[in-house]
Amino acid sequence: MVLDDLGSSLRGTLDSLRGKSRIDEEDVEKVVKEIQRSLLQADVDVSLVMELSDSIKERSLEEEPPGGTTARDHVLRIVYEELVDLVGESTDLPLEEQTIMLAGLQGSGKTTTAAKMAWWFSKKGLRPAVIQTDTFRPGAYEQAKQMCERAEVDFYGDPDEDDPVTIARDGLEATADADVRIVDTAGRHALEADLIDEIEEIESVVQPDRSLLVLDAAIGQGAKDQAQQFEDSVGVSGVVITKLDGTAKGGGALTAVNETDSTIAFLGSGETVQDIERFEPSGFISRLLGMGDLKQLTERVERAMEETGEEEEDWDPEDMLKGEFTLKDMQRQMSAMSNMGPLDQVMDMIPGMGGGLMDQLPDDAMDVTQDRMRNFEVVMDSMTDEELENPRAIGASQIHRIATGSGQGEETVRELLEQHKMMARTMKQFQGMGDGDMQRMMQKMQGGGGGGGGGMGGMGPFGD
Ligand SMILES: Nc1nc2c(ncn2[C@@H]2O[C@H](COP(=O)(O)OP(=O)(O)OP(=O)(O)O)[C@@H](O)[C@H]2O)c(=O)[nH]1
Repeated sequence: MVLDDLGSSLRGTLDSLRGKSRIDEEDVEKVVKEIQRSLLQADVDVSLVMELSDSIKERSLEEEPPGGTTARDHVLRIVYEELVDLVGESTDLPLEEQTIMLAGLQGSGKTTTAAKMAWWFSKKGLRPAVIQTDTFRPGAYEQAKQMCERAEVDFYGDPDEDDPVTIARDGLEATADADVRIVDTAGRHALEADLIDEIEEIESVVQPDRSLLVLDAAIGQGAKDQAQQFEDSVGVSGVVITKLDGTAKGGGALTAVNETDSTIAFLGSGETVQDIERFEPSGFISRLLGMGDLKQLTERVERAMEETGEEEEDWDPEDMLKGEFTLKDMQRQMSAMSNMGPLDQVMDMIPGMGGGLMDQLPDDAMDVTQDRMRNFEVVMDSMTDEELENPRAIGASQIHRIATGSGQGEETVRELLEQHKMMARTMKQFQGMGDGDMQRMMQKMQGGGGGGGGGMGGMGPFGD
């Protein structure tokens, strides 16, 4: 994965800044060295690395951290912003009718990417079709056809025709019903003149709205020239980096993107049609730095809330931050959480939960937590509205009644009340917290507050 070890090495260095309120040159030097080492190892161009480290250095020392920000958070924010800047925006790709042409060297992953992208567009509700014009590689037709069948998308190819331009022309006609047409082209070992001629001819017939350059993550410094040549011949609107699941470092591809002023459209990370994700710079870097993908998490929560059918006006998430966190809030959060998908994936996106913390939990920790959540939900269903609004007033006789009504032991009811107390306390501490504090707190909660609640306590604050 691109810059794979940047996150862990950098976190270690940043952690040494804990407790410091001001940062000196020596501190910045240490952080910058770590970043340089990771980027160079990942094949990112030297001059680009230098440029990036200079601006991190300059900004860290010159910019005044906003009041209350720790040195660590100040540097982390600058590193994050500079890295987001380095990888650039995601390629503009509106969900509308369009024709996309894929170009790239042999084996870079064009055919696989064509089917993956078609699958991706179909999941967005559009009707895609793949047109296979690769007559150079004997297996290309069959491979594309099979992958499109697996992706359940339309496919056009003609194994009996050997002129790619004719196939492209016929393919456009045959797929007139499709919303998004993805034209796969042939690759060659190197950028030979005939590849360039052929792709220019196809381009003039297809007149694509976008041309995406497919680059293998393993490509090193050569990516720069390649991108430049494709840019000169057909224009590159965006790049797809493939094979990020392998050991490849991807820095070459990143350099190519930067040098040619293009952007990244998709990332490929496997051989099946679902192994594709839209490139999203802030999420990508957040994950890289182990900060959790906050944006993705927020979207999931929003979607889950919609599915739960909550009346937004009845419930103000701000109240939770004011410390008025009731069992009703907790119930809402749990119900939203259970709509969000596998718990361990959700946890991975929470800041402070990534970066190996999850790996330290016993294998079944997540299952236990999910079971506990279900039990808690049953218990809450047996409570009155009053009890949910004011759990502190619940006494022994009510605990007995709720336990009997829900078929759960009194112990579970007590655990739930403990858990709620802990979450309510947490909520109070939340205002004005920096990343570092948050991470420490999450770690503490993972340590088992609230009667072995596992991750439960950690979820609360992020349910809004
Ligand atoms: N692990 C992994 N393998 C991939 C990925 N994308 C493509 N591949 C594999 O890489 C090989 C080449 O991919 P193709 O899609 O055939 O490449 P191509 O660019 O169409 O090749 P040509 O038609 O010869 O130009 C195949 O074995 C794919 O299964 C990826 O993201 N991860």
